[in-house]
Amino acid sequence: MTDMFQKIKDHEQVVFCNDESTGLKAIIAIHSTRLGPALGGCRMFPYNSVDEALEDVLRLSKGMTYKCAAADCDFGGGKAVIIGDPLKDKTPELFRAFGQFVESLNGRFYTGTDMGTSTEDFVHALKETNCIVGVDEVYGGSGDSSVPTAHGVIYGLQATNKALTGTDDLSGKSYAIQGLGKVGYKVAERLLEEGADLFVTDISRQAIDQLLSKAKEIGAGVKVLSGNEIYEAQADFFVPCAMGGIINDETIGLLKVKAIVGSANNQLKDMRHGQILKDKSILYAPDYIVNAGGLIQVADELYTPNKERVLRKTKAIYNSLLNIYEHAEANGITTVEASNQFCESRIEARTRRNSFFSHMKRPKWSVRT
Ligand SMILES: NC(=O)c1ccc[n+]([C@@H]2O[C@H](COP(=O)([O-])OP(=O)(O)OC[C@H]3O[C@@H](n4cnc5c(N)ncnc54)[C@H](O)[C@@H]3O)[C@@H](O)[C@H]2O)c1
Repeated sequence: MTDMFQKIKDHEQVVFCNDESTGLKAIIAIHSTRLGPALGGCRMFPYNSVDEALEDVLRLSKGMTYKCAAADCDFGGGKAVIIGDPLKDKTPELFRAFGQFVESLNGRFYTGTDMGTSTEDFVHALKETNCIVGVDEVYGGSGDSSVPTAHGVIYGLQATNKALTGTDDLSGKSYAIQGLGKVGYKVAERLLEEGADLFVTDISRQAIDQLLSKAKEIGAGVKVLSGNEIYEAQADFFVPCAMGGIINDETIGLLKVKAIVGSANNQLKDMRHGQILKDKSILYAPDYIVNAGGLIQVADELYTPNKERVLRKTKAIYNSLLNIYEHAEANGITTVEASNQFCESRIEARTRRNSFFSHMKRPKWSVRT
């Protein structure tokens, strides 16, 4: 039999949630509450096995610990996965049952949407627990998180420009954007307004057409590329805003850019690709630093939503990145190693200040009275 404790040795708590009446099968993984209660989205996916789901939730929840630490949020890392087909298996009752399991953790875990789940799903969960973030404004949430995420990408591009050229001016440079969805479109629009040259690709013709008509409106130039052509674009920056794993053995040799800065999660297929980028003198902005705007918004929501405050906090991405570039350069390490080290030392330093339950919605002692 698999030694389960060996498998989850990095994690504080893993909860298997089973509700026969609704068919809910979910796993909640709390990687760390050293900085505060665990925060992380809930993914719904038709995993082939429980092992596959467990692997995913363990990996994702650990990533959230680093992301929260980097974004200076007083939260730890967690994540949930629901085993099921988002197109067939969703019911309001299933999300209410999920909400009850979240509630049973008594404030140790906050969650919301991720791949395969929508804000509407969490309106059902919200009836069972307050530990839900990121629902629409009409339900008291902070709404679309892609706005601060796109701002974060722009700050990331400015910081990287600064590191490469001494100025954070985005104009007069070229950017190859993969994905013109909620985040990518906003980034493209801002870059066009700044006077940048764009190469773009998207599998959706509608997304491309929308950007082309925007470009026409302001008289800017956009070159549309198909599929893999985006990796070979003669641009200054590659801006991945679609799927993860796109920096891999097949694509890395094609890149001609000076830097990579984008919102996509888990851009590097493997840690060693960070070293290959360094060897090729391509500056890589660690994804979880650049795309933290959405996390900053949902974490901030618990103080009551305020868009302006979120944008101010998101601005910190600029300095965080410059510090990481400096630390990587000074120590001859990759930017991913530098960023991981930065997060680990922040967790170490903060752990001595935050008590284990300091951010729980109900302090432990009140349960006993
Ligand atoms: N939305 C947020 O707040 C947020 C926060 C953090 C990270 N991210 C990450 O940023 C990325 C984009 O998020 P989003 O919210 O804009 O998603 P989205 O679904 O709105 O947009 C993704 C876009 O990529 C396109 N696309 C999909 N496959 C493609 C391919 N093979 N080639 C080219 N284009 C492709 C889609 O057609 C779509 O237009 C995702 O990786 C997401 O996980 C988003």
